Amino acid sequence: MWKRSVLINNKRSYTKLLISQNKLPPLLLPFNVYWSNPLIIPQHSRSYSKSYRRNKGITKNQKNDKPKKLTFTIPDYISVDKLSNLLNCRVQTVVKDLKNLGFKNITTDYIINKEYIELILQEYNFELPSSTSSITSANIYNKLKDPLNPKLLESRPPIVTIMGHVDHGKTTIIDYLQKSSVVSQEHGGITQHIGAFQVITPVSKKKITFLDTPGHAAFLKMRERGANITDIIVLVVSIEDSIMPQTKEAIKHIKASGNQLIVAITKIDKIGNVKEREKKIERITNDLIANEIMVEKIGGDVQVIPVSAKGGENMDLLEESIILLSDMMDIKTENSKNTMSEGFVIESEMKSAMGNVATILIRKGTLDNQSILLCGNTFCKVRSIMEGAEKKITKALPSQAVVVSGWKELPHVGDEFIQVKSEAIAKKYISKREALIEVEKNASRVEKLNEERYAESIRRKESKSKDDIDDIEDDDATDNAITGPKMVNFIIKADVSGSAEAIKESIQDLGNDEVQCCVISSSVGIPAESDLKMAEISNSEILCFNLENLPNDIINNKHGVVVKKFNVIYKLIEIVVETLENNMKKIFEKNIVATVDIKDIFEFTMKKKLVKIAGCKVSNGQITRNSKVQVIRGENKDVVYDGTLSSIKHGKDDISTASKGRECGITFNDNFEEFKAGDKIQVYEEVEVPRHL
Ligand SMILES: Nc1nc2c(ncn2[C@@H]2O[C@H](COP(=O)(O)OP(=O)(O)OP(=O)(O)O)[C@@H](O)[C@H]2O)c(=O)[nH]1
Repeated sequence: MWKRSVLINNKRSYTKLLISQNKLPPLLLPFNVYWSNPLIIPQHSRSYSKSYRRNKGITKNQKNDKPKKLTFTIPDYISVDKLSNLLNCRVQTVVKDLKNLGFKNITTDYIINKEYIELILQEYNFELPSSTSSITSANIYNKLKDPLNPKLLESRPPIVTIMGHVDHGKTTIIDYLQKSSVVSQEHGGITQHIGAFQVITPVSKKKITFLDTPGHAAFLKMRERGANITDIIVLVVSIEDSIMPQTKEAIKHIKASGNQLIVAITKIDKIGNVKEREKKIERITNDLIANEIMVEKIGGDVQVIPVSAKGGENMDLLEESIILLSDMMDIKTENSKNTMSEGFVIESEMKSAMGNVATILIRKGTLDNQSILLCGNTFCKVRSIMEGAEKKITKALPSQAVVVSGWKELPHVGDEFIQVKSEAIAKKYISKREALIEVEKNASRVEKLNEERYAESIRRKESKSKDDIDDIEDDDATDNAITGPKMVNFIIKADVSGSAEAIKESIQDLGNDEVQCCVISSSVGIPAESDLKMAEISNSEILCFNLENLPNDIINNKHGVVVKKFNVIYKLIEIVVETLENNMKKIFEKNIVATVDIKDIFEFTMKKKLVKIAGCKVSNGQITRNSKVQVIRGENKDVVYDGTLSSIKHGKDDISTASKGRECGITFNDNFEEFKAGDKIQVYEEVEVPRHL
């Protein structure tokens, strides 16, 4: 939508300056960038808009410096057409202004999202309410989080993820750590697999939380979402293989995450010869340097520790290195009596005895039974907290991974949870988030719709030029896009997907050069609020097929959307065809209802002005004062006037009608006086001609 090239072509010095300085405002990024990274939209757009306007010298409403009050609620989406109504402006003016702002591919039915509506309203000098559009489904819960209180910070154990190439020995390291842990020795066995486990180091007796292999998956998922679950990464490299493709992949993630790193060179017991072993370690270290890992050898801070997870050689050193590094990192979190806990979901599953359970990793605060946790579109009233699969505990501390039951629905792996004060707050925020998700879903549908409409307009433009129609004068596709067949939009809702698909297939190609059927979406189920909103912004009718008991508030919805019900597919097609035909340009035929002969011309002076009157005789039918007429001349039946009558007179009197055989004097509107004796007046009615596809 926003194209750098367009702005450059328009020779806007400000934008060019930004481009040259690589400071193009986020506002001028492609639309999809905002949705993939919604956090960057709002803070920037308004201030950029202001500076953009300043630099651009937009003059709109300059005389009136005081911003205008908004008299309407800013919708989530609006078409350019409807926006122009709200702005009380000609649609073409709005289209032009949007183009000047850098929008491309604008049509009158182009749909603009709330963020851009706000921007445009600013351009039109409207006072905007305090923005809510910076809130997205991804960040809506942030405002429930309390900021960290530095006075309440205390150390927490480091959270460590182990990464590396397949078969390089990750699991063996984890197994060793679990077996050697003071905790597992105390409880006589390995802590059962829950995606994360905590060890107490044999030497310093400090805690480390390790994310197990699924933790690796969770790590990547969370990285995708910009969250950082881990403090330290241990990169495992086999002494036999050195750096392999997955090691490189892991290095890429490590660099992107900014996490601290320790490299463990494993399987050293496999190289018995000490010299050869040292040579191999040297080679791996050089390979790490070649991959831009700042190892201690070259003055960096990444420790490289050769270990044998099988024999246990140097494993204590690895653990103590992690402790040393975490001490240096001074890993702290808030954990007071009143701290609300926060963290991430590592795993979730449905267990027959316990219902929905999730393994969560606590990053902040202490988790208690009965706490309310909000996570994604679900929440949990903590029923039980388990350390591993068997040990019930009543509290879980920061950096601890525990299994929690009591979830209404399964939370998603990688989602962040936060503790809230009550179920009511959780429910309230979930419904707010769900509404935002709907808006965001619509955003991608809107984007698709805009793209489709533009593509369609281009296609039509091309076919027009093929037909050598050269009346397209504007070189900008934007303006051409306003012409072309009228798109008549439908949203299909059916009982089953087979029907929805069949209906779509049957109607989507209906149309001709003038009107075209456009299926915005087809899906199963009773129309939801989002369907109604989508129908409203896209001017669609909703076609319901085989949907019984449609609620009244859907049929008579507040959006004014037409919702039609069908049980027979051919009836539905018939109605779609009828709707398309009703949207075709109206054509009228002239039906002659009377003929009048002009016999003579009379001239009178009225109010010092010479007036010509046609002296006529009605040869058939009846002429009335409101009649539409054509004045016909000669053998060729040339139409010398097409319009309406100004007066019919009989003698000096005005009369309203004159029937067959009657003589009368006639004057015409539009100051038409070029009639001659011998001309014929044809009185006609306009009859609408039925249009068909
Ligand atoms: N001799 C020796 N063998 C090891 C050592 N570490 C791992 N192995 C062996 O190497 C093989 C692969 O080890 P895993 O721990 O399964 O490797 P992994 O990286 O977890 O493998 P994936 O989970 O498939 O990615 C197994 O046969 C291990 O017994 C070690 O320190 N010494």
